[in-house]
Amino acid sequence: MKLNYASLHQPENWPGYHLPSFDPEAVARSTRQHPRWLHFGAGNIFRIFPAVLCQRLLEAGETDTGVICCESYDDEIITRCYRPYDNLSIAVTLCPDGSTEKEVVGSISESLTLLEDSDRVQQIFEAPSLQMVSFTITEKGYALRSPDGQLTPVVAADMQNGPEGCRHLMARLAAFCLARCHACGAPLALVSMDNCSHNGEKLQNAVLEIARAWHDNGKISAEELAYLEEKISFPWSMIDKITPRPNAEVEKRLLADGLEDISPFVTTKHTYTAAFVNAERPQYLVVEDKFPNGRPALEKAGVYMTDRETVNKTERMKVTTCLNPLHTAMSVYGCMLGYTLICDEMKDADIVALIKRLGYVEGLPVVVNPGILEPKAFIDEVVEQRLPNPFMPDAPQRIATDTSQKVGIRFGETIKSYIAGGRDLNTLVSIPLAIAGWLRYLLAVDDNLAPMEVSPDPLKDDLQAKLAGIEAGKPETYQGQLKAILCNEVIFGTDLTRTVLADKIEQYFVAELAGPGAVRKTLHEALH
Ligand SMILES: NC(=O)c1ccc[n+]([C@@H]2O[C@H](COP(=O)([O-])OP(=O)(O)OC[C@H]3O[C@@H](n4cnc5c(N)ncnc54)[C@H](O)[C@@H]3O)[C@@H](O)[C@H]2O)c1
Ligand SMILES: O=P(O)(O)OC[C@@H](O)[C@@H](O)[C@H](O)[C@H](O)CO
Repeated sequence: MKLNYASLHQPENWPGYHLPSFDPEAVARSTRQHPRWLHFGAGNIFRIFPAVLCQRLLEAGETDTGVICCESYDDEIITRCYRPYDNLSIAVTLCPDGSTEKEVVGSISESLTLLEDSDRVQQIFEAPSLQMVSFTITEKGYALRSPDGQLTPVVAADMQNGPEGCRHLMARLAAFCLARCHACGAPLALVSMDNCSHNGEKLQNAVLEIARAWHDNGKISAEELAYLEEKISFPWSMIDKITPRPNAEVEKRLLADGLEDISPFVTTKHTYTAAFVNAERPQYLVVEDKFPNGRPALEKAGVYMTDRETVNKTERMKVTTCLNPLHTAMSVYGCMLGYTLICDEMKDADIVALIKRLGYVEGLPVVVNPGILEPKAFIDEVVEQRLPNPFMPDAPQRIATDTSQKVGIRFGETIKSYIAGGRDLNTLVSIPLAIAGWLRYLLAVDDNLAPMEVSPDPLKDDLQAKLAGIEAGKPETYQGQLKAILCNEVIFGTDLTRTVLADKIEQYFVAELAGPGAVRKTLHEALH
């Protein structure tokens, strides 16, 4: 059985699957005429969360249009994973009791690549019906600068040359919005759904920094800049649903159902993808209700539509304290200790002690209760139900991807709160352990001193060059190399060498170099 429009005409082929209650082809036709929702970043979370929200709205009769998705980075996702399947996906929910819920997602009405379909993307931006453009493009998708604080060459050239022929996604967005300004002048919401602190502001700053440079360089008029500043909104959001890479065991179940050609693969740009997506059931999406051209009735699909302050508090709660810091800490240690599954790590007393201290003891005191979700209950659900779910094939290696882009948010915000609140940084143990563990992890040698693959990270080469000379198993090779990294405010949000944390991180790091088993020993002794 193939996953495509034709096979949906035979529902008897799909026992046990929830099929769209609408006609995806008809929805695709009406979406082409009246696009309302465009999404950048065709990765896994999009297909099992925002796209499913759209499916819910279609099924409830709350909308008659689907979501159009566009890849600006990894076209192979579109050419190999969307188009051969008529843009349909299978969303598999992995429940803690071992049961699965399977759904064919038919709400993705069109799949585009920015490279090949730029004219179509512009046409969508020009449509007065367009209400929102959302993003799951990873934290690095928004970066205009390299870690030394300098604009990247592509961004510098885009700023110099103006909208015509610009290349960075943030510049392309500014240019598409300007095309909208000229075509219809209607406002629009650009909604980041990435795990960045203040994600809306991050997107806004990136787009407007480019637009202001264009204005300063005489490339756009004051009126054009004013349109971008005043008519484009950048709602903030908090998104939460642990979405592992497509898993071979899940594939086997789908193959047993008779599905064909659904094997997961890794693209040349290192995206782990398949015709299906697997994830846990819990999900939270909290969005600032700032949509100047109207919006889909997302609240009818369970989205919390609220004010910026509430989003900010929930985002701080999840990304800087109650979930993502735990994830990053346990992933770098998990990789070094030989784990390939997060649920297995939850049986390791040292790792559990690390993350519980991180969440409950070090993070919770600086979290403000957002009101709509209770922080202690949120961590309880994470450590008691979500992370230990034995049927979730989530891997520390996935979470360790791009850690350099995340440490400033996942640990740096709490460090800043401690400094701002006059709290004693000496009381922190799990945060310096997590940072020391990440730097030790970058040596690409596990706790048995065997070679270990380090997950992709845009700063990997740069950071490893700074660590040159350090050998795991030989603490004497440490000659202060960490200082050049710990002082980097772009990475950590603070110059850690100006705090007591730098010494503590160095001590843990050197202890973890002592020999085979030194990572485990350091972790255990620091936490018990
Ligand atoms: N997977 C999760 O559990 C989860 C949960 C909540 C939020 N998120 C957010 O969603 C993001 C994507 O997660 P995913 O599961 O879809 O990952 P994925 O690996 O399946 O997809 C990553 C997506 O980001 C795009 N991308 C990568 N680098 C880019 C760049 N430099 N510029 C533009 N686009 C780029 C890829 O092309 C792809 O569309 C995460 O980084 C996170 O911020 C993920
Ligand atoms: O998606 P990233 O790369 O920002 O972070 C990896 C994980 O921590 C993250 O994907 C979580 O699974 C997610 O934030 C849960 O909602």
